[in-house]
Amino acid sequence: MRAERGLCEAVTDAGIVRAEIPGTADQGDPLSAPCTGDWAALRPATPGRGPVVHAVTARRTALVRSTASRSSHGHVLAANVDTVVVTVSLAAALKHGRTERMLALAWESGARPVLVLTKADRCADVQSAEAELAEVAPGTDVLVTSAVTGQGLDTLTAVLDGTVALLGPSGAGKSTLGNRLLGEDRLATGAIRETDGKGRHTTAWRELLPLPGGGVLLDTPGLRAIGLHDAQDGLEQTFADIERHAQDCRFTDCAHGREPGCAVMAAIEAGEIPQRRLDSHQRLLRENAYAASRTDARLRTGREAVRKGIAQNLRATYRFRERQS
Ligand SMILES: Nc1nc2c(ncn2[C@@H]2O[C@H](COP(=O)(O)OP(=O)(O)OP(=O)(O)O)[C@@H](O)[C@H]2O)c(=O)[nH]1
Ligand SMILES: [Zn+2]
Repeated sequence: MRAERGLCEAVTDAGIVRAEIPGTADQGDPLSAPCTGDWAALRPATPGRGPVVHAVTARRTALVRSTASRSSHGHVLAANVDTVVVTVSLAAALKHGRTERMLALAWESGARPVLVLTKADRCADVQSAEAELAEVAPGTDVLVTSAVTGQGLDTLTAVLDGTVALLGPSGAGKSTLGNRLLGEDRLATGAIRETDGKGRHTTAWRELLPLPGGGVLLDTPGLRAIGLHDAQDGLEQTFADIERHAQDCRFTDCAHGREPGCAVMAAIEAGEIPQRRLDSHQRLLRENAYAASRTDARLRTGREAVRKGIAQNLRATYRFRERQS
């Protein structure tokens, strides 16, 4: 459920237990340290020592954030998320670049993003906003919702699958939406935070909350505003429309500027792709290249280590299970 400083909370058949994360569990690589959403094998408590994390199984998906410090690798914020709800408020000016960044992050994780437009009750022209955002998110489901009128909430519940995470700027309505999905007020919303001024860390909150229709809502601090980290594939998916045209450029390394035979510029001139979107794509590619350059070699070897570590962990897990049976 959550992990910090050598300890984690884990859901087991016997209920929630606190388990020790031994120093060896992350093999010196923060990418493989257990985090919210991981499945782990625990060694049962012995007299004088509580349960210990023995192995963490391979992750189906991982939301990774680049850390601010130069020496660090990426940091896994959440594992095994199936659906990422990317929230965009219809009550504020639309910032497409930010939305595209979140979509790239979600795609990169291996989870399926759903673009959820919130606060439809506060928007005069929902239809054109929806059309605009459909262009920003080709290949992604776009849903219009309102926590006030209840619009779109049934549809959203129906499309959510497995472990669900909420991503979006502050004030977009993530907590409000989360509470509607949970059917009770478990997440502190803007209104509440303003009155008690303490924030949600004061209550013993859980980072994995069961959803009434099945699945869980994953709500972990720090997940809400994260930067791109080595999200090459995620960007390709997010800008699939540009990438499709780019295959027809005369030069394979076309920068889509003044090159002759640039199919992307042709598509922009024909009004098929907005110039804003190409600018945003290039800005995010630069941001991603910067994040990748800071960590490059170490991250890649780290990733290899994660893969190897996971394979080793799995073999160890199987041996462990055999011994138990
Ligand atoms: N009119 C209207 N207001 C909403 C809706 N959803 C949320 N709000 C309001 O928007 C404000 C922010 O909502 P939150 O749910 O706290 O937003 P958040 O995304 O969780 O914000 P952070 O926790 O700061 O990231 C609150 O005052 C909510 O009451 C909606 O559908 N319609
Ligand atoms: Zn080109």
